[in-house]
Amino acid sequence: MNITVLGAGAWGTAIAIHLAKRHSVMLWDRNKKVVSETVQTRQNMTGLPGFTLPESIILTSRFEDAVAHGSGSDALTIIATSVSGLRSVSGRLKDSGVINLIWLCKGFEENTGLLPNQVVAQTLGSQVDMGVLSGPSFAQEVAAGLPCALTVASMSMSLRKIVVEAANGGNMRIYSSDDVTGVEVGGAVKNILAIATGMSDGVGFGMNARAALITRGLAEITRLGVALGGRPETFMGLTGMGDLILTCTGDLSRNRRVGLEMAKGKTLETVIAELGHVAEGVRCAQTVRMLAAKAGVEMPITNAVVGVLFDKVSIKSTVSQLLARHVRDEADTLYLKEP
Ligand SMILES: NC(=O)c1ccc[n+]([C@@H]2O[C@H](COP(=O)([O-])OP(=O)(O)OC[C@H]3O[C@@H](n4cnc5c(N)ncnc54)[C@H](O)[C@@H]3O)[C@@H](O)[C@H]2O)c1
Ligand SMILES: O=P(O)(O)OC[C@H](O)CO
Repeated sequence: MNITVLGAGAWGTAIAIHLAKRHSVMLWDRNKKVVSETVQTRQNMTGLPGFTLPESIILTSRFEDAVAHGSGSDALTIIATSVSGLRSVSGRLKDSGVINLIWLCKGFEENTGLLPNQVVAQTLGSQVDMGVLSGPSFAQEVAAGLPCALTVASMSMSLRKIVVEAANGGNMRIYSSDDVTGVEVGGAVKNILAIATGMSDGVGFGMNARAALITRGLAEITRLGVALGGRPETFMGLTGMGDLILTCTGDLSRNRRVGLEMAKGKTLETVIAELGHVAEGVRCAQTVRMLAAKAGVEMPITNAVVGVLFDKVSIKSTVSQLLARHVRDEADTLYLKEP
């Protein structure tokens, strides 16, 4: 199969390495220097240093070439940019001949508060078969060929089949879902909880606190996701609980690292500057707080993260406030709006 990956960041490069084992892969990036360095060294020193790209991966900064490669009913195009690049990159695919399109980004669009599928619906309408590939997946582990399980979500059964055929195999297992909203909300909000867990671990609150944050974080994700139209069971799966556990506990997570570094007393600006990659949880935390308020869903951990990130609230005082909240029956808080 011809597959085009648009965006040679960490994840785009890793998925290209996986797919190139069985398919003809073209990897595009807007940054000509990244492309030419990667062509020369066969390593993406900016996006994913330390991993050799197979010779078969064709690198390009010519968008038209990449689109041509991923066009047609038997080809696949994958957008691997951050959420912030999704609108412009998908917009460039209008009337392009791309028929099968998925994206990998996890977050809500800043300013609009839209999920990725809503952004692509605005740019492309019903022109393409579209969906999202998500789940617990650190780029470095996928590039190293370690075992991994993901979920493709799409309303199109034929696209789900194409993505499974393309990506399932070797050490990667692909499940399918038609709950696009549920899958996208899980992938977006877990990033905020990973920041919370990084903060908690960073100040030394210990493993009991970490487990509580993950569990209560899953309740927050599920409440918001159900309010936005996702199905409760989706949040128990790979793109909900699975990705939440990975990102909250794995030190490869950039979102977790934001929390860990802020716990050392660094400012958010310093941490972001040092990161060198996108931390989607920082970008969408305020949006999620706003969406939750609008939907009448209580998200105390998310609100606490926003306070620490943007309002200079201290980590220790925000945890005291979380613990001092009124007590209630646990079962009442899992999927339903809290009173
Ligand atoms: N890194 C991972 O392990 C991983 C795993 C799963 C999902 N994701 C998600 O995938 C997305 C990308 O993550 P990443 O780790 O590759 O990020 P990254 O910071 O390494 O790379 C981001 C990429 O997006 C491109 N980009 C940004 N804005 C653009 C625009 N307007 N036009 C064209 N290109 C643009 C950049 O050039 C770069 O290639 C994020 O939403 C992330 O949450 C990452
Ligand atoms: O490094 P993070 O925190 O962006 O997380 C990467 C992936 O989303 C993990 O599945």
